Amino acid sequence: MPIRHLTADAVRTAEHAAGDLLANGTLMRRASGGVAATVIEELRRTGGCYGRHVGLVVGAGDNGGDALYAAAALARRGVRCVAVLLAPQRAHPAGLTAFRASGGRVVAELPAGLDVVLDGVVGIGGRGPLRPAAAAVFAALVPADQGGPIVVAVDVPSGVDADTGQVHDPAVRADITVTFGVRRLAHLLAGPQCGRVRLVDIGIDTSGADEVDTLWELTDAEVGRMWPVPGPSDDKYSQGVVGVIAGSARYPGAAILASGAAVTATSGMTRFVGSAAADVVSHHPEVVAVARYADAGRVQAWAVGPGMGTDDDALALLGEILATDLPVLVDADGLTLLAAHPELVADRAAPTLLTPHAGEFARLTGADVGSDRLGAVRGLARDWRVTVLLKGRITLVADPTGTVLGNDAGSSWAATAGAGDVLTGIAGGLLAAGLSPQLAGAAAARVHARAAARAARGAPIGAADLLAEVRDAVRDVRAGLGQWSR
Ligand SMILES: NC(=O)C1=CN([C@@H]2O[C@H](COP(=O)(O)OP(=O)(O)OC[C@H]3O[C@@H](n4cnc5c(N)ncnc54)[C@H](OP(=O)(O)O)[C@@H]3O)[C@@H](O)[C@H]2O)[C@@H](O)CC1
Ligand SMILES: [K+]
Repeated sequence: MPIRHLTADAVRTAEHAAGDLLANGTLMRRASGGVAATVIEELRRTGGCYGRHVGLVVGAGDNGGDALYAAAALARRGVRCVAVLLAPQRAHPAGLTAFRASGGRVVAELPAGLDVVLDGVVGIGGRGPLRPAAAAVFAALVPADQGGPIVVAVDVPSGVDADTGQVHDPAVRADITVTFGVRRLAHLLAGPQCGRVRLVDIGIDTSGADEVDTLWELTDAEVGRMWPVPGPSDDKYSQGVVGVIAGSARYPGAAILASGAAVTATSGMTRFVGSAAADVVSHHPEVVAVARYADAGRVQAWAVGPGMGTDDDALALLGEILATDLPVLVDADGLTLLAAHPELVADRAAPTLLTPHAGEFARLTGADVGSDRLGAVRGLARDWRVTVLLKGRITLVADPTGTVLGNDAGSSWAATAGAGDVLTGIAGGLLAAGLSPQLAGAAAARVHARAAARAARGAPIGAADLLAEVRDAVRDVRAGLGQWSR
């Protein structure tokens, strides 16, 4: 089952459905116990608990209550805790009593030399950026990688919107985020701000949440299982033939990268159509490349657009491709054409995958993506009745029904010219092998990101380096699977 992320509303619904467990404070006890366990683990890893120092930044709601109870539990292990109360009159009363009873002290500002700082400013009830008092406390901290305390966010880093993942300025940047019952949307949408996310089971049931409140993330094992590999009786046709239309004789790079990626990601057959046919074959001799669409031969899916140009010939070719009943991926120049001619996909019944970056997205919709990327990608997929893959550090793939798969690349090494062409080739190959546009897009994004990280190993890369690592990235996600598994 993919990893589920939910809106704050859906989390609250699940908490309320827990009835007595919520009313009698059991959920909060479990949550704060999970925070304490995470801090203990961290302190043990760096020398033990006894005599170590933890600072709390405590807001007006239950998020601060979690931090205060967690500190009381830490005190029982010999950890010394101090707390800055941002709203002293409104700090969680029972939590504050427990904190004081355990020997915790309330202070005006955090002292130097802390090992861990707990961010209990706001959780899913927070709105907007850190307010000035909280902002001043966090601004004064030395970052963990410069010898300062490890910042552990309770539930979400304060100043990060739990639903949109918008990182307000200022916001807490956490090294670790501890959350409860189910991940929040922000844990994927604002992954880099959350650090390592630790999920604590508090005994709530979130399985009934609506799709509109949900963001999914495939596991590596799921991507590995769905990756098409030849079965015992497959031949080159039965595995799916992908057709690539990209680049030009003048600019052959996109053609070479996209068709090379299609060859590398799947094993059936790759066809190519375009004026860069000779360049493609000289780099990838296994591609069956022709100059004219009429000579292309049969394919099971098309991947169209990178570097194909935006002139009348390109428009006519795109129109022909989209008039077929085959799955089609449209990227780059193809998207620029589509922005001016949305009618080309209006009546499509066959699977259609658009793969815009933020600029192309704005061209398609007439509006910037904005701070709610999830809402934006869902809206385009619904309005155009196509699957949309919105590129970025966090890739989002929405289908027309509102289901969204997200992928955190884990780094931004893939932000390099030509990397999008490689993604087009990988996803096109997966479409031809029969994956749905959404799974093809999400699985391609996962392998693409892994390939970028493998290629980089700490130094900048070009798209050809990324392409060279795609095969090993596929091996990574398939590691441990049976020989013929699909
Ligand atoms: N329910 C449960 O069983 C469980 C709940 N759990 C925990 O409860 C958390 C939710 O608690 P919550 O609902 O009390 O809201 P919470 O996030 O603490 O903040 C609300 C307060 O913050 C304020 N405020 C708003 N924005 C602000 C800002 N930018 N900067 C500063 N302040 C700001 C706003 O007050 P205002 O000043 O606006 O009047 C309001 O009073 C959840 O994330 C989890 O940690 C767990 O224990 C599991 C069990
Ligand atoms: K927090």
